[in-house]
Amino acid sequence: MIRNLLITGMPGTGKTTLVRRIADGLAGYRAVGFYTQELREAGRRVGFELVSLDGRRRVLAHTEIETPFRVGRYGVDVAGFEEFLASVPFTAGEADIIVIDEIGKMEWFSHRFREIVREALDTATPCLATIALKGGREIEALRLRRDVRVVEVTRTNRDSLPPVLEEDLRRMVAAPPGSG
Ligand SMILES: Nc1ncnc2c1ncn2[C@@H]1O[C@H](COP(=O)(O)OP(=O)(O)OP(=O)(O)O)[C@@H](O)[C@H]1O
Repeated sequence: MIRNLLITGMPGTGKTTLVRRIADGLAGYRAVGFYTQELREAGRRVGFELVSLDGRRRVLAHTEIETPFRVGRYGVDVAGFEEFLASVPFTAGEADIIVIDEIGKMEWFSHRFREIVREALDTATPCLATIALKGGREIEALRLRRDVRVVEVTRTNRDSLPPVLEEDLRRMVAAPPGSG
């Protein structure tokens, strides 16, 4: 049974915005997780920041972070990411929906993150996640799981998707584990 929604799409097509809109639309549900947004200085992108659904922020990657963990121009603070992850109650069993934005190359450096993603997809709690279009073999394998539905966001469909995907998630939350 499909219990997870994976949003994919070209860079900058609106994946994060879509996840935030869906999370806002599902305000009556208990959602745990995080999204990722750009950090800009003087109009130029300098990194990425994690924002938990309860409003805490932490830098994930920055042009000025010196580390062997690099994606493009950005150094990824893997230890900081894992500290941030430890503060998010992914597995406390009290959430209706788990939100993970995003599953991409930067995040995949973290062994703990990989475990969290697999647990989130395995558990009966529906997961709404974004996933990189090109992220390597392991990330691509996640799209082939039988318990996920992959939705590609484009500039054309991005405004019509929120109500449709909200309804899908409502149905997933309502379906008891083991049904279907
Ligand atoms: N539905 C929309 N209507 C108008 N602008 C949008 C919409 N969705 C996203 N945008 C704008 O497009 C830009 C990229 O959006 P967003 O960060 O959500 O994309 P993304 O796919 O998550 O990007 P990335 O690939 O960097 O993770 C932002 O400036 C955002 O405000």
